[in-house]
Amino acid sequence: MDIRATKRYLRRELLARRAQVEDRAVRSAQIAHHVLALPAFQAAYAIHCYLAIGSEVETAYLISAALTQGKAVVVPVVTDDGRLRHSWIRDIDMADFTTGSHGTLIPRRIIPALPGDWDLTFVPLLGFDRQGYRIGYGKGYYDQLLGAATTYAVGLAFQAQECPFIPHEPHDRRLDLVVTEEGVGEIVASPSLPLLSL
Ligand SMILES: Nc1nc2c(c(=O)[nH]1)N(C=O)[C@@H](CNc1ccc(C(=O)N[C@@H](CCC(=O)O)C(=O)O)cc1)CN2
Ligand SMILES: Nc1ncnc2c1ncn2[C@@H]1O[C@H](COP(=O)(O)OP(=O)(O)OP(=O)(O)O)[C@@H](O)[C@H]1O
Repeated sequence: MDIRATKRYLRRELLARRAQVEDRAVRSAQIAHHVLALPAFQAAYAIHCYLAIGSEVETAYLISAALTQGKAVVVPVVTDDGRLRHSWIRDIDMADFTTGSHGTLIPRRIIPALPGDWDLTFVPLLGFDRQGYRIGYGKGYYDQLLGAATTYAVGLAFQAQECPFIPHEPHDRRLDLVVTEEGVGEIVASPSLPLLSL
């Protein structure tokens, strides 16, 4: 099977697996708790964070805590032309959001932000492996984003989404960390990195 087909298969499996995770709200609160203790979070001046849809790890509490701590917050916005853009938000009052493409929540009033404006990006996942490879909905938006900006990338996932191996292609960007309800997962060096030849 080629990589694309394997990813498609994994995506279906992982979506079903994530939807079956019990107590997602409780687990999301535990994940938020771990994130708030991260030095990278505490040091961040501005964060980029998705607004959860479907069975994703919830982020409302995390975003609200960041705003309360005086951090600036950016959310992704897929516009009608299908491109990924970004908007600053000042608070997280649901009345200020509407439904955008793919069922995502987007601010009613867009205040444009650009990659490079924030130092920490929270990435929604369908699956991840210990090398920091991830799989998302398959539109390539986050690969593009992480490729465009110098940002620390933290994946948010339930532990059930960990896979032994996520196949990857040259455009795939690795995460710096993955936080699950069980804690902060260390990313192990890829065997293809020069580390092993030292
Ligand atoms: N919360 C969130 N916002 C995000 C993303 C994401 O993965 N999650 N994106 C990441 O790229 C971008 C939007 N891209 C997306 C691309 C495809 C689907 C998608 O296939 N959605 C399913 C329904 C998902 C569900 O209900 O669990 C669908 O439309 O069938 C969603 C978002 C930017 N905003
Ligand atoms: N930096 C990029 N530039 C152009 N195309 C890209 C880039 N990154 C990914 N793509 C394209 O996007 C598609 C989806 O990529 P991939 O299978 O890695 O999705 P994914 O990582 O699951 O999705 P996402 O990033 O949306 O969560 C692929 O067809 C790929 O060719």
